[in-house]
Amino acid sequence: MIFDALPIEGAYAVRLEKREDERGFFARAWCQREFAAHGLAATVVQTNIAGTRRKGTLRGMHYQLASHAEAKLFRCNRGAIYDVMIDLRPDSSTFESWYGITLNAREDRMVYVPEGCAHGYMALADDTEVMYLVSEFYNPDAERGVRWNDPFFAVSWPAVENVIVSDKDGSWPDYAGRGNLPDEEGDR
Ligand SMILES: Cc1cn([C@H]2C[C@H](O)[C@@H](COP(=O)(O)OP(=O)(O)O[C@H]3O[C@@H](C)C(=O)[C@@H](O)[C@H]3O)O2)c(=O)[nH]c1=O
Repeated sequence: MIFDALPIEGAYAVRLEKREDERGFFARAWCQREFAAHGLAATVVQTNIAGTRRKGTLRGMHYQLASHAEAKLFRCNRGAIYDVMIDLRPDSSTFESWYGITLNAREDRMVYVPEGCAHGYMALADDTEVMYLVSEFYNPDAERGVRWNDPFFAVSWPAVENVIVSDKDGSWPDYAGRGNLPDEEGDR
């Protein structure tokens, strides 16, 4: 695997290192040793798959409270997505900045989202599927969100005719400007 640092502290594009032969290729998609060597979360407790029917569907921006913070490794297995992370770590050099990157099924590129970032993605094609590894268990009580169109961050999403979001994701409150602090537990 090849790790390319992204403009958010601790975030990486992770490229597959393919071993090609007449049958096709082989590549590692995750390796505890290599992730640990790069100082990245080296525990995976869930692997999730999400299928999205319609282009323009946007999931996110999700994070869990600091005590349940998740690192995630995303790969787009079918279709294409625009993947965005927002840094909510007050002690980070890139606090409150966002970064977006396109992932598609043809490219050998995944995205590593570090703990403490809100994360979301928009499907750029119908019938898109993503698969991702997560370092912490899903905990709905600890889940929080930043609205995809929060004016504070003003994420520049790809222009689509129709943005489709769940009721949950359309109603995350305006960003309060404190990041994901350890003492936030219990606030909603
Ligand atoms: C994420 C998750 C959801 N669920 C359930 C809750 C709900 O009934 C259903 C759909 O949940 P959601 O609407 O939150 O699914 P979704 O919007 O796809 O949530 C995901 O969004 C992207 C952007 C991320 O970064 C992920 O970490 C995750 O938060 O699945 C689980 O049981 N386990 C899980 O790990």
